[in-house]
Amino acid sequence: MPVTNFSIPEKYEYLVGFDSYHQSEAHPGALPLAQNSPQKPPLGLYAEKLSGTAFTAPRHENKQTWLYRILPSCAHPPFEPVTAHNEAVETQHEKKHYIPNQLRWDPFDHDEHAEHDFVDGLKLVAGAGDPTLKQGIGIYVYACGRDMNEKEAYYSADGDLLLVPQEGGLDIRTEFGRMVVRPMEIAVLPRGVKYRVEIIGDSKKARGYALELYQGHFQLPELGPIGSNGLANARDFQVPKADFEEDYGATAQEGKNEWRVKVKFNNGLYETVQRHSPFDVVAWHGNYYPFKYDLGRFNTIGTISYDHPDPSIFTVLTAPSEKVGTAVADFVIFPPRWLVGEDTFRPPWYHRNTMSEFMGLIQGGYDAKKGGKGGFVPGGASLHNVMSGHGPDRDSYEGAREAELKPQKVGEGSCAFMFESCLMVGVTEWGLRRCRKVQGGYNKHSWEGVEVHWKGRNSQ
Ligand SMILES: O=C(O)Cc1cc(O)ccc1O
Ligand SMILES: [Fe+2]
Repeated sequence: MPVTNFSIPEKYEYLVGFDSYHQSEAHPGALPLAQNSPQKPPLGLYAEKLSGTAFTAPRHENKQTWLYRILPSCAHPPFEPVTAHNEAVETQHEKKHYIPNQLRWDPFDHDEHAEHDFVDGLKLVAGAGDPTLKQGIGIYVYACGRDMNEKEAYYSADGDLLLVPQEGGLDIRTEFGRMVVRPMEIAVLPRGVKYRVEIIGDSKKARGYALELYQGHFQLPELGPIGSNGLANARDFQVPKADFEEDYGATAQEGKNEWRVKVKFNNGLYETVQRHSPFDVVAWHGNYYPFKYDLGRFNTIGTISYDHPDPSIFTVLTAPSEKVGTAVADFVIFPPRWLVGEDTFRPPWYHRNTMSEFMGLIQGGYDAKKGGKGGFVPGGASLHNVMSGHGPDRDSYEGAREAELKPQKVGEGSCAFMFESCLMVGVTEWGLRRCRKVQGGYNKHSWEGVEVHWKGRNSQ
């Protein structure tokens, strides 16, 4: 069994299950019995519905939650645009570069001077589509060095955020309750859910990756002939329990209750200052909620005979497009695993893919790529866009070609991941230039030296 974060004591308790109908009450009697919107909801609370799909979405896709809260979300003055310079917003509006070249990035900088909180620390590296059409994705890295202000909350109207911490744990207070998300864990913060992020530990340094999904929601992949268990199992997903604070003023003038709520709306940032805490949900029930998952719980499946299977076998979560079997975003991991394939080239094969592949490394190394300076290292990334050829670098190829094929554990202490998309992604100006992490000579170092093993027509 791999070492999981679950062996480390956690601050919070969770509900468990993926796509389950859940309910949670932080105060007894806060949930109405057998109805959603009584004339007077229990305990003087307001009932508020949060829809994650159209009211009329088919039953198996329908997502909504009823929140029972001290004041409704709409009790706020109008949102105003945030005018201060903000990298998170700036990167959204940069021209995107569509290039066939393979790209690799050195580890992205930490927020050394503690200038950014989680929201300000997000930078769009690459993306496709448009949140106004509810189509496409945004691929981010983040680096933050300070907590969000005590009385601040954020939500995105643009999509669901899949969070992949790489260094530094995050303590996330959501409207639904609290959750801790550490490296080797992931979280999903659905569209519209308000949250506030604190960095765990004294070093106050956190870095990671994120994917914003402008369309649909993540689901577990089909298991087909694998059967009814395997890959990410539903019971290992954890959902916050209701948790609320009482912080509200009777009038807008009561300055001591100044809560700033920020929203990303069509990739612009807006804010309002309201008289009550957005974290005032006393109880909730529904199937639209934030959740987390420990990647150490992944039940990895692979060949026990020959040949290297498609990496789709490592899919944790998938967000389908309208085309069956074709994802707008797959979240795929490469965890420690046994390789036993006989007469098999065991690392990834050379390939060109109609899907785009953005990869990151949470920890350790990756079996097809050199680590070390100028290689594929934790906190860095690579992008192999639509039909850009890639595969093992020369040394990895030669090593694997000659390797003795005894059972071998690869990736001990490692975890790479991939955001794979059917969309061609464009790289932002920040991603290509301003971050100054793009490695020169990625092709040269990886593939220029690949050897000719063909001995010539006449010697075969
Ligand atoms: O390119 C990569 O490194 C990711 C990848 C891994 C694998 O095992 C097979 C195909 C693939 O794209
Ligand atoms: Fe690939």
